[in-house]
Amino acid sequence: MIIAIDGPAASGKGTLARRIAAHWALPCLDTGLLYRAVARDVVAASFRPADPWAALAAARGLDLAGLSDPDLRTPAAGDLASIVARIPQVRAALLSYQRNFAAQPGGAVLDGRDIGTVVCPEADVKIYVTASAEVRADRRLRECLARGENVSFEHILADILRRDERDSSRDNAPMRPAHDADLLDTSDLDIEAAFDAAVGLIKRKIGQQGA
Ligand SMILES: Nc1ncnc2c1ncn2[C@@H]1O[C@H](COP(=O)(O)OP(=O)(O)OP(=O)(O)O)[C@@H](O)[C@H]1O
Ligand SMILES: Nc1ccn([C@@H]2O[C@H](COP(=O)(O)O)[C@@H](O)[C@H]2O)c(=O)n1
Repeated sequence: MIIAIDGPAASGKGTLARRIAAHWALPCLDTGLLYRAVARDVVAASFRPADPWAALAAARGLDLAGLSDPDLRTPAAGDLASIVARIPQVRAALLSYQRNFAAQPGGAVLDGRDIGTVVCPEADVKIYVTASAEVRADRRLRECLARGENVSFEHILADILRRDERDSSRDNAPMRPAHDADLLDTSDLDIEAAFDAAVGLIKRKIGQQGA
């Protein structure tokens, strides 16, 4: 079973993807980490993140062992990631890894922006997770403060809105729900309630396929 989870920044995709993967004992890939790591490597090599040649070289040479770097989780790393993610050659270079991950026997859960539309258009289940920008900023703020980062709500909200705009306006694989995705607005749902709602959607979808 392949489960595609997409949605805007800090909507809770990753949290849901990990919970769903654990529930169905499936491997899970946070595809945003790939773009974050490419951006980190471009900047570390002293190039601009928008430099297509440097970004393509970084994508081709990506060390997948380096994805657990906690620095990749910061808002600054997400902002840089959304710049390299606009480069079509970078997206193409990361595609086969994501598709191979999804093609594992038994399936997988992947979360990102274009999983249901481009990476796994044949996914068995597609969920597009949303929440209002203010709710997302509040969640991200709490997460950053817990990590000891010195950030403001206004700064995080601006970062989220900028990233949403970049991700949804790019020509190549823009962020948007697949035509056959189920929408899940978690603005008024805590993590547990969002998980329960997602499990309900998945069971309904699997039931429909089996019928
Ligand atoms: N339904 C929810 N209610 C409250 N907090 C939530 C909920 N879902 C996720 N969170 C919290 O919100 C923050 C963002 O969640 P998460 O990292 O899963 O989002 P994301 O969409 O994967 O983010 P990004 O796109 O930036 O990687 C985390 O601190 C997470 O614990
Ligand atoms: N499938 C994807 C996943 C991510 N991106 C880009 O990476 C940025 C960081 O992603 P997070 O999920 O970790 O927030 C994101 O803003 C996108 O620009 C992508 O394009 N496609």
